[in-house]
Amino acid sequence: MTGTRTPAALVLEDGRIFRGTAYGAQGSTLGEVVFCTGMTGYQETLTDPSYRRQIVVQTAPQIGNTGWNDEDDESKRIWVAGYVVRDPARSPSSWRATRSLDDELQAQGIVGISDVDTRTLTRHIREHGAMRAGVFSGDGLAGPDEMIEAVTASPAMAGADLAGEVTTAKPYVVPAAGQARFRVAALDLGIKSNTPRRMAERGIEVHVLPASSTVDDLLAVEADGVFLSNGPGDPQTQDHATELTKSVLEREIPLFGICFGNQILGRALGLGTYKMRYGHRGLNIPVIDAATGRVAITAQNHGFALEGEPGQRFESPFGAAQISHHCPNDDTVEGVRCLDVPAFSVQYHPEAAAGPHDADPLFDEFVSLMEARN
Ligand SMILES: NC(=O)CC[C@H](N)C(=O)O
Repeated sequence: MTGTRTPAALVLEDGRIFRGTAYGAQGSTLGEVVFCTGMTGYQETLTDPSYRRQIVVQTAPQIGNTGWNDEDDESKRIWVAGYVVRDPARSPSSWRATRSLDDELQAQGIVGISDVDTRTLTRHIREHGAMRAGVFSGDGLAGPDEMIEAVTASPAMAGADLAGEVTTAKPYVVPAAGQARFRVAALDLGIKSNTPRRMAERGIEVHVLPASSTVDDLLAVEADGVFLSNGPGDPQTQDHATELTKSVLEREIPLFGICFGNQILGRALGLGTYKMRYGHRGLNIPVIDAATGRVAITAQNHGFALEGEPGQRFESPFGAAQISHHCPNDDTVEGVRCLDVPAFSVQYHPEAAAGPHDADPLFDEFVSLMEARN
């Protein structure tokens, strides 16, 4: 990067403005500003469909050091609405890199900003909460009042129904590695590609279905188990997925959900959801398993959570259930388990792309539920 520096601004809905340099594409973009504390895995973060309509701030000061490669995408495109970094790599280096992060952001039209004091910004979000924001550069840059007006006119994340914008248009199958032992119907609300891969390597043939699939579509797969994926937006908008989940629970088909899937299983069991102040987004978030007391370090990306107390048992329309996992940092619900039907879910990401592999055995637990039923 040489020569002229193009000014850019990150504008928050509360009127705070951070000035910096245009990074990636130039123009303007709107979304909810959230911070991600992962020190690695920016390519997986950018291509995670759960970040739809969010402007992601990376707290790691240097971003882009390993460029962009052809292997680490978690979906077919970058989904973040905007990107905020402090110090972008000027000379990326990796044997796998085929281009720079800056080039890829430009190619995909993602408006970003660099040279922002991301520590101050993150503290601001931590205190005042994730909020609506905009990134403006080039022709998009305007006077403060005009930019703030654009931000405050944009839709909030609470009430946002976004799964339909990221789901697959058509069903597809990810074949099992080797002999197929089980068939799973995976409801795609914004699935990451490593998730079917983790199942496939355990002998599961994964039938990925669009978010709008009906109960009949789901049952037509004749699956041994049902999987509910992660996804963007407010879980309160997911009435359809919640009803589908109820029909799976009624039939006692083994069910496993992650992240958005955890919120949907929770709703099907009668739990409420709420918007967290700033959420959990990172790769080292601790979770306690109520049954064993063991801590797992997990990858997470959520801004909503289920209501409930650590370890709490409750009655649901499908029998007894329990808050199976929680986060010791703030007691947020991190998992639910049905005690009378074969269903469980977690708020974090066992597929760990990127992230630690502590939660990987949850896929084996899903296999055990399917084995027990066969
Ligand atoms: N990664 C996810 O599935 C996120 C779920 C939901 N959109 C939330 O922000 O809480």
